[in-house]
Amino acid sequence: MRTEVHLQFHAVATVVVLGLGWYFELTRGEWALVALAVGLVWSLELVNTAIEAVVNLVSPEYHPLAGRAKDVAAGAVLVGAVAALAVGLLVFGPRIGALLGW
Ligand SMILES: Nc1ncnc2c1ncn2[C@@H]1O[C@H](COP(=O)(O)OP(=O)(O)OP(=O)(O)O)[C@@H](O)[C@H]1O
Repeated sequence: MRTEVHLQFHAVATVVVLGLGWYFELTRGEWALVALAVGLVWSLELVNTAIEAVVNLVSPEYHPLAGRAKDVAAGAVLVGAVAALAVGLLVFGPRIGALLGW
């Protein structure tokens, strides 16, 4: 957490999402979806950070496979983040829209 900016961002985003969930009084099912989405992104980001550390350890010099490993790990985070965004839009979108009078 102290060294990884991405993890610090996830910590702030998690607090915001939990605050929104409390404010909008999510149902039990919606909380389950939000918990899964938040946990998915956290775990993928932690695995990505671990893979980056291992790659830097074993291949500090340039190597195509080192680059591929980092890119694929970053891609996994991106896929999880898009899924979490979809959950966020489906759960919070209509509520925020109603709040803003859309
Ligand atoms: N040892 C290496 N050999 C080849 N390509 C590398 C190597 N290290 C990094 N790269 C390439 O540079 C990109 C950025 O690498 P970097 O280590 O900064 O990862 P990052 O995902 O940007 O890290 P962070 O999450 O800390 O910002 C990688 O996605 C990869 O394409």
